[in-house]
Amino acid sequence: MTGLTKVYGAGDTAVRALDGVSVTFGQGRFTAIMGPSGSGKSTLMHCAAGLDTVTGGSVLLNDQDLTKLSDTALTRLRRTRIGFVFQSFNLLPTLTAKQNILLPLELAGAKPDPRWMTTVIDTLGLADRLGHVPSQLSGGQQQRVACARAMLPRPDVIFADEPTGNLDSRTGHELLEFLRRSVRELGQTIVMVTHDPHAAAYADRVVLLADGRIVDDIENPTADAVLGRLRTLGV
Ligand SMILES: Nc1ncnc2c1ncn2[C@@H]1O[C@H](COP(=O)(O)OP(=O)(O)OP(=O)(O)O)[C@@H](O)[C@H]1O
Repeated sequence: MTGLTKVYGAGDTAVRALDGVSVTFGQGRFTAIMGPSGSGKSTLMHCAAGLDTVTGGSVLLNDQDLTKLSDTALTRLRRTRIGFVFQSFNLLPTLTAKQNILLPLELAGAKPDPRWMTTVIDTLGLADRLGHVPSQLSGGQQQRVACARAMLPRPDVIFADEPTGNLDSRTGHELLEFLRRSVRELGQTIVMVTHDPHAAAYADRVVLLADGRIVDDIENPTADAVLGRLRTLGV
């Protein structure tokens, strides 16, 4: 992202949610985005994933500028090249886990690579849950289905907005372990928003936002280092 700005509203009520953010998320890396409430984390993820329009700046996915694409081209690109995992899972309730996982590829008119599908399902520990609908799955299992759905098309990047926000701490740490494995073992690129310094410590890098700007960038973060830095921002 280069010089990314996002202004909501206009005139006296305008809110500058992103104020010239330039950042690169490396391939095959796990990056956490942290910062105080209202600092622009979700806005950054949504603009980066092409879920929201930008006011200024550019978002390059490899060489393609998402801000220059038509709605149709963006929708097509999002189905296969960008994965998104939401705090609230966002699974379709009447579809089985397997049908949910296959949905983005089906919408794109593509077939899954069977070997990759087995790898993703095994990495996320879902093999014996594929025939269940979401209401028959625990929160942690539902979120793993959401991760498998995001990973199956082999997207260039997965964005996860507080993926452990609705999980108890043990299930949350299990999910983070799966995410880390998918980066280390499968080469997935993940960018995750979190409020939890322990969750951020699973990442390779933490980018800190405040008032719509990047204020710090921590490599190989520990929970203590992140917590210390957040305290200086008054969190
Ligand atoms: N649709 C919108 N319309 C107007 N203002 C918005 C909108 N979405 C976000 N904002 C404002 O933009 C700023 C950044 O919001 P954003 O949701 O990106 O922050 P955040 O860091 O993700 O916050 P939180 O940690 O509380 O989820 C805030 O001041 C927020 O009120």
